[in-house]
Amino acid sequence: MNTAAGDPRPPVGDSAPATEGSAAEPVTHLVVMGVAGSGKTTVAALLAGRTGRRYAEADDFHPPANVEKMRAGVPLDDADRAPWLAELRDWMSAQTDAGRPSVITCSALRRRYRDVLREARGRVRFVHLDGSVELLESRISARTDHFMPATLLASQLAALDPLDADEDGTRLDVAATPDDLVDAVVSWTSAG
Ligand SMILES: Nc1ncnc2c1ncn2[C@@H]1O[C@H](COP(=O)(O)OP(=O)(O)OP(=O)(O)O)[C@@H](O)[C@H]1O
Ligand SMILES: O=C(O)[C@H](O)[C@@H](O)[C@H](O)[C@H](O)CO
Repeated sequence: MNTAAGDPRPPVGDSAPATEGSAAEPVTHLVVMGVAGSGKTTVAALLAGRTGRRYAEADDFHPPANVEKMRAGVPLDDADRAPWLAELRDWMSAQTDAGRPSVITCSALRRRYRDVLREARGRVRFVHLDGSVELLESRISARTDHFMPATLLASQLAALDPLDADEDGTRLDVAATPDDLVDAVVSWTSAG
């Protein structure tokens, strides 16, 4: 990936200790997924702080054209998302190679997008932050510091494929507090 100066994306490899990676315990990557405004950044950042996992924000991996498209109120399509998903997958693979578990935010709306992320080396697990349309609308509308307009929520919900039973993931209701959501993720991961 490109790590040119000014690139906000975290570099591969830092001083955090490698804690996973044996054959018995593969390096795990938690993908905090869901539609815009579901709380991915809030929960993932808190989780990274609590667990020491490397953290990446998928919005930082979007090419500028994608961000401009969303800012203009136009939903991304599969072609827009393909290189972005591949970069996220490759970032997780590189973390695995460095022995570093991670947590990333990524809308990962469609099953086929998650299939790309699952191609990463290591174990990729999904935490779907879900909630009522009313709650999501109120949270996304209250936000003033983000490029994503509230009008795109409907397209995000239309694109969303909930986790299938065969996927390694869990669904959490975002009516809970961020702390309680992080507790729930930690319990879920501890249970294997
Ligand atoms: N569990 C929660 N309880 C109350 N407010 C929350 C909770 N989670 C997030 N929020 C608030 O909701 C708004 C949306 O959260 P956040 O930006 O983390 O969502 P997101 O899924 O990362 O959005 P996007 O995909 O658009 O970047 C923020 O203002 C955040 O402070
Ligand atoms: O797949 C997508 O359409 C995008 O990832 C969006 O979900 C936004 O980047 C994100 O939600 C930030 O608002």
